[in-house]
Amino acid sequence: MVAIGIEGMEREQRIRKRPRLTWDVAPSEPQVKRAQVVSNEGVNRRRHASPPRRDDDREGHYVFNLGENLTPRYKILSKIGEGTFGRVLECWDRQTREYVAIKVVRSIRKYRDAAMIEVDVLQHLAKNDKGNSHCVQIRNWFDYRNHICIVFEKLGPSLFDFLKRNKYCPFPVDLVREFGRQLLESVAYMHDLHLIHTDLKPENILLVSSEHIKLPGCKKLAMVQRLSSDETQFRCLPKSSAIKLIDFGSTAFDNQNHSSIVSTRHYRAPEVILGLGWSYPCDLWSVGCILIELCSGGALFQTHENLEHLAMMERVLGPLPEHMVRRADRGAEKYFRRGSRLNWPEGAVSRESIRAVNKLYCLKDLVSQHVVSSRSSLTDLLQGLLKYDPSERLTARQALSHPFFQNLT
Ligand SMILES: Nc1ncnc2c1ncn2[C@@H]1O[C@H](COP(=O)(O)OP(=O)(O)OP(=O)(O)O)[C@@H](O)[C@H]1O
Repeated sequence: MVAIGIEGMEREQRIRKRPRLTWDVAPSEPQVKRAQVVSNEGVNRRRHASPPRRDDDREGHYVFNLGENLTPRYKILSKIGEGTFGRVLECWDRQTREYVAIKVVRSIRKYRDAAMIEVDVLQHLAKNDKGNSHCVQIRNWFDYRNHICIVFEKLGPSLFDFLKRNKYCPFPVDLVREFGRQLLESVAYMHDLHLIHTDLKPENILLVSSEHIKLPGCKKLAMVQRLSSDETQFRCLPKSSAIKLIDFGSTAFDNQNHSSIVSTRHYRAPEVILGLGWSYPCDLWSVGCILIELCSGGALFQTHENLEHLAMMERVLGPLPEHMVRRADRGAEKYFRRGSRLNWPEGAVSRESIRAVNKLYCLKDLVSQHVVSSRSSLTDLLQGLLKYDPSERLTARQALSHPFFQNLT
């Protein structure tokens, strides 16, 4: 979830109008089971009771202990994630007898509002899903002690968790191809439904299963750590390549007013930085950045600042088109001199910044450093995804038909 995009009246009305889900209403008990239910009632009520009400912490997070119940239906087993929005807890669902991931949102108005929009999007995605959307499934939602709780199917680690665990050793290109295809399918599915994710990044792509195998060796890692051949490094690979997209907290409906800044920095498209307005193509730019990261192990544009970010883009992809620079908004004008030339390196804030930009290679060389087979088709795909002009960028469906994805079984 990044900055909350849609604000004001429109959102309030959408939230208030939302009907409660039928699955959120306590199911009626079948008559025949009534006697037995009554006799076990006292024991179950005590065992499944919610803990006494406690204050939230200073940030509005729900305070809990492991092993407690979050409503009588869900037992809290562990904490699996934390973000600005709240916490994600692994829970046991006593009703469906499955493990679930519950996002317990902070009890602060703006996060509650954003969570309700996420619920809206998740329900819209679920309604149209024929089983192959590669988007996480919502199981339920409810409002508990002023915390919106969204119940999801439980998934495995994110692609970022996996890279990190492997000390940023890249994935093999055949696995990147599998991830890329599924990611593009999920994006195409969302775009068909007039939804723009706006926060695609490896942290928001989860493996469906946590199962993995351990393999010896990652050449890159051994080189970086200057290991001798008998100090073999192990790396993990997922047993299954199945992935799903999560975090629809920043997703925008195409026909809504858009906030000007979207996406996590490293995956942010040039039209967003230049203030030109954005739409579906901003997701495809992010996909391009993600694919390079999965093949190389590190984020392509490791920066926290606009001018440096644009300089990095020019280093990898060549000069920004004049027609985009000319239309840059007031905030972005200052990054350019004499009309269209980037104020670089003159405008750099430090020598380190200039060095960081100079360390980057052009796209073709960057891919060649990390990929052997499919090198040229991957470069060509990335050139299509990382087109500066959003109107020239590949769409998700066009990208899926690219030759890079054709040698799949
Ligand atoms: N269905 C799920 N199964 C397993 N883990 C999950 C699931 N959903 C979320 N998580 C974990 O919880 C973390 C946070 O979830 P999510 O990205 O939806 O929240 P967020 O508001 O975007 O957080 P952030 O502030 O980091 O962007 C994820 O990175 C992931 O590790």
